[in-house]
Amino acid sequence: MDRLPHEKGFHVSWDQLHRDARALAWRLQDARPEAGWRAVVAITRGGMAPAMIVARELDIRTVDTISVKSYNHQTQAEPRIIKSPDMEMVGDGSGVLVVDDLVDTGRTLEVVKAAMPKAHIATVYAKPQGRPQVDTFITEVSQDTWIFFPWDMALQYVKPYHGADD
Ligand SMILES: O=P(O)(O)OC[C@H]1O[C@H](OP(=O)(O)OP(=O)(O)O)[C@H](O)[C@@H]1O
Ligand SMILES: O=c1[nH]c(=O)c2nc[nH]c2[nH]1
Ligand SMILES: [Mg+2]
Repeated sequence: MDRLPHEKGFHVSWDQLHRDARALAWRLQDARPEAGWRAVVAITRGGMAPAMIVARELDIRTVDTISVKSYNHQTQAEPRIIKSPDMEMVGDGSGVLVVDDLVDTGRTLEVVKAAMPKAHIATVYAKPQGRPQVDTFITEVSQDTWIFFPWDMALQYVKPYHGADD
């Protein structure tokens, strides 16, 4: 599928991210296997903040990371694993929760799922193209939306409306 230009922006504050990651945790509690979740694997870097919140809510103490790099700013390149989790612990992924901030095209998750085929994949946000790769998510945004996370933003002055044309 051709990539759409990102015409819209969806700006997420820390507070909103915290609420949405908590909502994800509550949904994942209902989806847990009988023996509970064994571990959380965060997809770095964006998955680390949501993974910490999910692990805290669900009292999961085993937390590992997989590092997949696919974007330079808004330009996508071939995703590649830069760092794997402890595969002896993860196994085929059964009982393991993989957490990322979002799925866009789904190419990052394709790589992750190849490494851990039985893992449960959870993202906070999802775009339609990548949605089939995800087992649990909270909020869907359109494909032409770029999601801006709090770690990529800063508070700044905005001109008052009445002076906008001055
Ligand atoms: O579904 P996809 O089209 O593959 O895109 C989604 C991935 O892209 C971003 O990560 P990025 O590679 O930019 O790295 P980062 O998390 O370190 O910012 C985002 O955090 C997801 O991991
Ligand atoms: O910060 C981000 N926002 C996005 O919408 C996105 N899609 C892929 N990678 C992304 N990173
Ligand atoms: Mg990422």
